[in-house]
Amino acid sequence: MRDEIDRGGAGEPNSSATGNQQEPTANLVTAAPVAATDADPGATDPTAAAGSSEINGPPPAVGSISEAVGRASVSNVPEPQQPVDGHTTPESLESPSKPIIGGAVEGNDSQQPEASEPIVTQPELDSNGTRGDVAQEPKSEAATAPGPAGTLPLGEEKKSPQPSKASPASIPPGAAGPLNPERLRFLADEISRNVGQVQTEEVARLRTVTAALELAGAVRPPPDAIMSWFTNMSIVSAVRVFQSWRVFDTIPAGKGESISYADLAAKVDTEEAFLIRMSWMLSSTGVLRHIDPGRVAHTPTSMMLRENETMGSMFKIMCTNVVDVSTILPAYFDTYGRREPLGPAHIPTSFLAGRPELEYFELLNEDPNRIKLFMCAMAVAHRRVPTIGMYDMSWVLQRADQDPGRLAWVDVGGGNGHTVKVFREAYPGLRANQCAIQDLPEVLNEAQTQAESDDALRGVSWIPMNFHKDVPVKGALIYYLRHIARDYSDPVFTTILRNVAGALAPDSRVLVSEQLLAGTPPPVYAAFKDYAMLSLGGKERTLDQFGAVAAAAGLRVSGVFRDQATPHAVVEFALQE
Ligand SMILES: C[S@@+](CC[C@H](N)C(=O)[O-])C[C@H]1O[C@@H](n2cnc3c(N)ncnc32)[C@H](O)[C@@H]1O
Repeated sequence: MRDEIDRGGAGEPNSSATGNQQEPTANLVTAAPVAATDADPGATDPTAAAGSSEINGPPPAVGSISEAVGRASVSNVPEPQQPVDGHTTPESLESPSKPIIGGAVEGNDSQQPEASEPIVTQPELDSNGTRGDVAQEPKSEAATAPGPAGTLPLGEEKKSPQPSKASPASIPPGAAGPLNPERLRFLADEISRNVGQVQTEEVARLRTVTAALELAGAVRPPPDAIMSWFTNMSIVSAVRVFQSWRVFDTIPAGKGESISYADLAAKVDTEEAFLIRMSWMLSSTGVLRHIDPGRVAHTPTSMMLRENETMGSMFKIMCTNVVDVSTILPAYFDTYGRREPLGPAHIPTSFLAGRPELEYFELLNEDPNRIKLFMCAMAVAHRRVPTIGMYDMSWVLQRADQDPGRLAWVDVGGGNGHTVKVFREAYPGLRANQCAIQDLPEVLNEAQTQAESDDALRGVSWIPMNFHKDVPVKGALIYYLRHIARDYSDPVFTTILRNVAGALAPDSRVLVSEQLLAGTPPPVYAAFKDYAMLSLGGKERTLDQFGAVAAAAGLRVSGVFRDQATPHAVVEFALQE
């Protein structure tokens, strides 16, 4: 379970609620902990499980790696619909099988007592300059007494479970200070402690990856480190070529199958010797498997790069948004100034496309293939990060049950409904006719077609909207925004939140599900995601930054619910009092 109400528990500096997690040496625990990275692109992607099987064999004896590194010398380390009123169905999507039941509830707050909430305090800086916690335990009477109408007070969520003994919260940050042999030994011990459980415990796997990445970065001499960046670029480059030549689709995918380079070259219309040379970049790095003499086979990684595979789609999106954008970023900043893109238009991706006047999603929607690719990639992104388990749904389910005519769950920017599906499957009490998925009309047209055969989505409402202009369903219990905030700059996200705020009943809550940054350098994958969002004019945020945007939109942070294994969290917002 990942449930956690952030009330000074694990993951926060100077916390006493670290449970039975293993603590690093005393001088290190005082540093602000760094949550583990979901550094492996397949972190929660079940299709990635095969890849992890490469890590096998018995775990090394504790201390064995640290003894080795202890002897190593450390070098310098360097247009929307009208508001949906009552049971009105937007005409464009009207269908008997897709009812809109958006129960407008303005004025019904007399029947819906205001919930008690976790108290949000001003964050304080600890001695490391790191923010302390923000949400305190609700007063015990509020936490134990049901609300006057028999509802659970907001904040009576489950207590944080004890973190796993391998909770990443106890990894202190390496980036906070210069590396030293003690740090290297600590990282090596982390690997030794966790490597035996990488195939069975997600947190152990994350901790191993986090420590191994930092360790590798630390022991690599700077010239090697610099050149290694280009190694990764060359893998990307070779994969792009092989994708365009359909090499991954031509290598047989059956168990134990392989193909000779000669046959493969003939099928993809190139010369055998050149194909062999091109493939070295991928077989040397474990993407393809070379078989002596003269044959090649898939690995779990290369299988994912085939046409129409979700990870292959994600790869293509990243090639545009990260690799191609990197080539024009200097020119972009020369044109727009050395500052954060404000968007929603005039962002690096639209600048790259020669259509700077367009927003990212306008750019996507111009090309049906691109929007399909994006939706496919979203399916990967959605599996790679935690969705359920952070926010306790009990009060939502209870109130939804008490008021079956009211929408309980509005997924704002919900795409093809994959997140609603996850919630409905995890919480069968969340009825389909109390859920709505709102998105751009073009996206919903595609999404509804895809969802027709999906039992979990049958009966949900599909409501076209433009969140930059309006949020058409009023008074639902929850407005859920997952991976929306990070697509936008502060001014743009403030407008979106203000539009959501305009739809709230007094007891409604907004849930923003995103990665939460701290004030210190995050794990590398978290930093990468923030950097990658730059190309869309978006950003990842700290809790303070979320608080500031919320305040400008007429909202306040009413709770923070962190995932224990990754930097992800659900930040809950309520109307300002
Ligand atoms: C990054 S995706 C997130 C999808 C989903 N919430 C998730 O977590 O997987 C952003 C979503 O916002 C939608 N979107 C973009 N611009 C929008 C707008 N102006 N109004 C409504 N939805 C929009 C996109 O179509 C897309 O489905």
